[in-house]
Amino acid sequence: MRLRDVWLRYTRRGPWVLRNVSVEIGPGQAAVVLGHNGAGKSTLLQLAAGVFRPDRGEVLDRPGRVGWVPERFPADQPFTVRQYLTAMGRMAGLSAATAPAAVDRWVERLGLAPYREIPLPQLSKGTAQKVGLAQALLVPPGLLVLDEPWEGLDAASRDLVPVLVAEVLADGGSVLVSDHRGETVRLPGALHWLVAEQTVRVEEPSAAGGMSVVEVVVPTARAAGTVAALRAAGHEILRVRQEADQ
Ligand SMILES: Nc1ncnc2c1ncn2[C@@H]1O[C@H](COP(=O)(O)OP(=O)(O)OP(=O)(O)O)[C@@H](O)[C@H]1O
Repeated sequence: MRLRDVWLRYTRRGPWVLRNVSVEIGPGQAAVVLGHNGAGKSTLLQLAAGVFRPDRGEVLDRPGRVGWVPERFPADQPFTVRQYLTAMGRMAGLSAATAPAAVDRWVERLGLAPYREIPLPQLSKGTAQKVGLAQALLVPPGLLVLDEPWEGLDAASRDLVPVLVAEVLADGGSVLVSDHRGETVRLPGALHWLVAEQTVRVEEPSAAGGMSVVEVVVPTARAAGTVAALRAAGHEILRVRQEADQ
C-alpha cells in the first residue's frame, strides 16, 4: 500500500497537519509510527486506514480488509461484547453461521470470556481496548492499523500484541503501529516512520534490532532448490535435517 504525495488538514483554512507525505508498506511488513505528541501520528494512521481521505494526493493499493484499532475504543454503544463483536464480524463479511465461532475464538484468546454478556459502557478501559483488538482481527486483515495499542492494556495483553502482529505479517498482511512510549523494541523488524514537521521520514530496521531463526519445512525433493533460493536471497543456512516419516 502506498501514500503518494498526501496532504491533510482538519479545517479548510487551518494549518496542514501532514504535507507531501509519500510512504509505502508491503505485504508481510510492519512500520512503527513515531513522533512527539501532536506530530500527526494518529492522523497518518487514519489516512492509511481509510478513516480520512487526503485533501491532496492519494492512497493506493489499500488491502480490501483493514483492521483499525483506534487509540480509544468508542465504548459508548448499547451492545454487549458478544453482540458488538458478532455485528462487527457480520459487517466484515462473516455469515450468521460462522460469526459466533470467530467471536468465541477471539473472546477466549483475549481473555474476554467473563465479559461476553457485559454492555460495552461498563467495561474498563483495558478491557474495552481488547474488544477493539478483537473486532479488528475477527477476519484476518490485509492491513492492521494499531494506534498506541499498548496503552491501557495489562502486562499479559501487552505481550500478546507482538504475537498478533507477527500472525498478520505471516499471513501476508501489513501492520502500522503508533508508539510514543518506547514499546517499539517489541517489534524489532519493523520500519520506522518518523513524523515531524508535517511530514514523514522512513528509517529501515537496523540489525541491532536482533536476528530471528525461521524454520522452514519443504518436501525432501525440493530441499536443495530451497537452500539455493534462500542463499541467493542473501540468507544464511544454519542446517538442513531430514524429518522422520510421520
Ligand atoms: N479532529 C481534529 N480536528 C482538528 N485538529 C485535529 C483533530 N485531530 C487532530 N488534530 C490536530 O492535528 C495535529 C496532529 O494530531 P494527531 O492526533 O494526529 O497527533 P499524534 O501524533 O497522534 O498525537 P498524540 O501522540 O498526542 O496522539 C495536532 O495538532 C492536533 O491538535
